[in-house]
Parts: sequence; C-alpha cells; structure tokens
Amino acid sequence: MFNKLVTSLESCPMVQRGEYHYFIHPVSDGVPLVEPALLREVAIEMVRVLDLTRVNKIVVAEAMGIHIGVALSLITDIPLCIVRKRHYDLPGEVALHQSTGYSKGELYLNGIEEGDRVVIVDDVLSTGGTMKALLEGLAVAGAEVRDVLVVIKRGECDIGRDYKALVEIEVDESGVHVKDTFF
Ligand SMILES: O=P(O)(O)OC[C@H]1O[C@H](OP(=O)(O)OP(=O)(O)O)[C@H](O)[C@@H]1O
Ligand SMILES: Nc1nc2[nH]cnc2c(=O)[nH]1
Repeated sequence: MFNKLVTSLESCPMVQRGEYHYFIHPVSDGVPLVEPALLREVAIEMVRVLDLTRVNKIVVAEAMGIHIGVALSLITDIPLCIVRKRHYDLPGEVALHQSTGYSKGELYLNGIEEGDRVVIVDDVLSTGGTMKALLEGLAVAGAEVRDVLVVIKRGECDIGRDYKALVEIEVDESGVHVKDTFF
C-alpha cells in the first residue's frame, strides 16, 4: 500500500515561496497530472482510516481538497461540502480567515446545518491555519466534527484536537522526505 503516494512524494519538485519550501505534488497541486491509480490509492486508504459512522457530510476546502473529497464522496455516497474562496452571501454563510505558511485569505462555508456529523479531509496539514479555520467555522455552524484526516502531514502541528494522516513528511532544501506512513 502507499507505493504510489510515497514514491511520488519522494521524487516531487520543490520551489521557494519566500522562506517556505513548497513541494509540488499531484495530490496537493493537481500538477503535473493526477493519475487515477494514485487518487484511487489515496481514496481507498481514506475510507479505511476514517470513522464514517453516521457521518452525513464530507467537508473540504477549495481548491486542493476537492479532488480527494470527490473521490471519497463517490465511494461512500456521502455528500460533499466545498468551502469556497468566493462568497455567495447565502443565508447562514460563515466567513473564515485562512492563513498558511505562504498565504492569507478568506474562506466561506455554506451547506452545513446544526447537528450535522461531518468529517474534514484535506491534502496537506502544515501550519494548521486552514484546518483551524475550518474547525472554527464548523463550530459556528453547529456541526459535530467526527474525524479529521489529511493525506500529507508536514511536520508537527497542534490543531486543538486529534487528527489522522496518511503520510508524514519533512521538507528541506534537498526536497521531500517521507518520515512515516499511517495505515
Ligand atoms: O496547514 P496550512 O499551513 O494551512 O496548509 C495547508 C493548506 O494549504 C493548501 O491550501 P492553499 O491555501 O494553498 O490553497 P489551494 O488548495 O487552493 O492550493 C492545502 O490545500 C491546505 O488546505
Ligand atoms: N503543494 C503544497 N501545498 C501545501 N500546503 C501547505 N504547504 C504546502 C506545500 O509545501 N506544498
């Protein structure tokens, strides 16, 4: 298991975004190409690892949560809630402030109702800024977050609750190093 995810991470390119070593990978960037076999490997492992008991919505953030969220939704038949970078001003929309190691911006949560039981999945957890914003927004909307799973955990990060990861990496000047796999 994880042959494709691990080997593709260990050989992926990296660029500098200011001080930040930014790795470039199909799961976290959609480039150069998302191979179906890689996406399938990730999706199957997400289903295996997540607690989906009575979960009625999968929550992801635009943009790089979308393809993994779609894959998970198609397998599980659980509807997908995409937290967007664009606002719609619909009743109940929750605005969130997102900050990462290289960017800041706003996210807008729609489609969540009080009492929903959700899981959050994302491609990468690095500073945790995005995940903390999603957790805050879901608390405001009244959802119960049953589980949190990231495909790639980049270093140590406290988001104020337990979460799961498929692989843990470190990134330095020489590139990406896979430290551990969780399966
Ligand atoms: O733990 P953090 O430091 O918050 O980093 C993780 C976030 O960074 C990326 O999103 P980004 O904001 O770059 O947007 P994208 O998905 O559109 O690439 C990624 O998809 C995660 O959501
Ligand atoms: N692709 C990519 N996404 C990220 N999200 C947070 N850090 C990173 C990174 O280094 N690369």
